[in-house]
Amino acid sequence: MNILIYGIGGIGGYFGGKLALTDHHITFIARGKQLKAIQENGLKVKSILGDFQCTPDLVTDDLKQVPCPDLVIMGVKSWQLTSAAKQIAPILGENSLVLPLQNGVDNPTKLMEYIDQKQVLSGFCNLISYIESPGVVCHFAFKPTLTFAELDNTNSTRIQKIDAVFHQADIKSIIPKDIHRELWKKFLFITTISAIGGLCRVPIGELRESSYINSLMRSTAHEILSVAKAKQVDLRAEDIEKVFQTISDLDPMSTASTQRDLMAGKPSELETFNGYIVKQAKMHGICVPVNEMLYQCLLPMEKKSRSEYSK
Ligand SMILES: NC(=O)C1=CN([C@@H]2O[C@H](COP(=O)(O)OP(=O)(O)OC[C@H]3O[C@@H](n4cnc5c(N)ncnc54)[C@H](OP(=O)(O)O)[C@@H]3O)[C@@H](O)[C@H]2O)C=CC1
Ligand SMILES: CC(C)(CO)C(=O)C(=O)O
Repeated sequence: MNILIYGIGGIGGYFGGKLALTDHHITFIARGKQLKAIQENGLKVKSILGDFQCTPDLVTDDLKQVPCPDLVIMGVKSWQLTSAAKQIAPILGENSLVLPLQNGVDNPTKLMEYIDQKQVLSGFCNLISYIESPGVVCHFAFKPTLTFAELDNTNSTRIQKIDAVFHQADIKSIIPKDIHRELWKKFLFITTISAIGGLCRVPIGELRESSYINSLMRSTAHEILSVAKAKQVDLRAEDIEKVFQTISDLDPMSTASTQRDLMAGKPSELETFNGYIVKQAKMHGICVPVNEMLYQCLLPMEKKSRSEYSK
């Protein structure tokens, strides 16, 4: 298979790196210092499961050099996805498939602005990884898993073929019965902790010690559930209990990636998380005061980091 990994950061670097160890033809789209370092020395992945070094078949920022891909894995942030979709659309063939792995529930919709719905899959991943330095990606927590499916959940031949490739690359993959439910379960977790963590600027241990903050997190989660219900997504009250069990089991020093971006003054996924809930709630005539408060309080800082990023 010709596989293109678009964006070689925390997740693109880990999963792209594993794929580059197989016999499949692997292309990395990277830019800046990351591109230069990988072109010169390959990619090093430091992982709690064992470090490895890989050299993809092609590393470039020029899509004109890239062979028509059978599969594109999107490794950019959710707010970079629409522009990435526009870039790759011209090189896709009729049978090319595009798999987004971003957190959030509207990533396939963003892709469909430029890519035919029939070519878009849905997915997400679990691991904690980041760019340690140019050419070096560090996976430091969770056993990496990649959950993916067709948008209509059929276990198609093309899904099975991709799954076989993931197995060859020693990537633990899951094809769920209902991808939308699984995506929303992760979204419920990440959206419940990220903005509140970014606003309070302390790790989960200190957030969960405060009964006031705990109850704010509970309200955030219940509002997300009400939006999911209005959208007829199968998210349940018991999923909230599981989220709070996970929160209480987390290492006290844990922070989510969006919280870390907010705290570092970098552009974050605020818009994809609480921003999405606020907008969907408005469309469905639902009140989400806690999500609205988190979103509006963090928005000025988000706008500032965006304007600095685009300079
Ligand atoms: N990291 C993690 O542990 C996890 C992340 N996720 C989700 O995965 C998604 C990606 O996160 P993460 O891997 O941390 O993000 P990173 O910022 O580490 O990686 C994204 C990479 O894509 C690059 N990129 C963006 N646009 C382009 C472009 N046009 N051309 C070439 N390269 C480009 C970025 O470069 P540049 O820096 O120059 O913009 C960056 O290197 C997010 O939705 C996140 O929520 C989910 C689970 C875990
Ligand atoms: C919570 C976690 C680490 C799970 O993969 C994640 O998705 C993130 O920090 O963005």
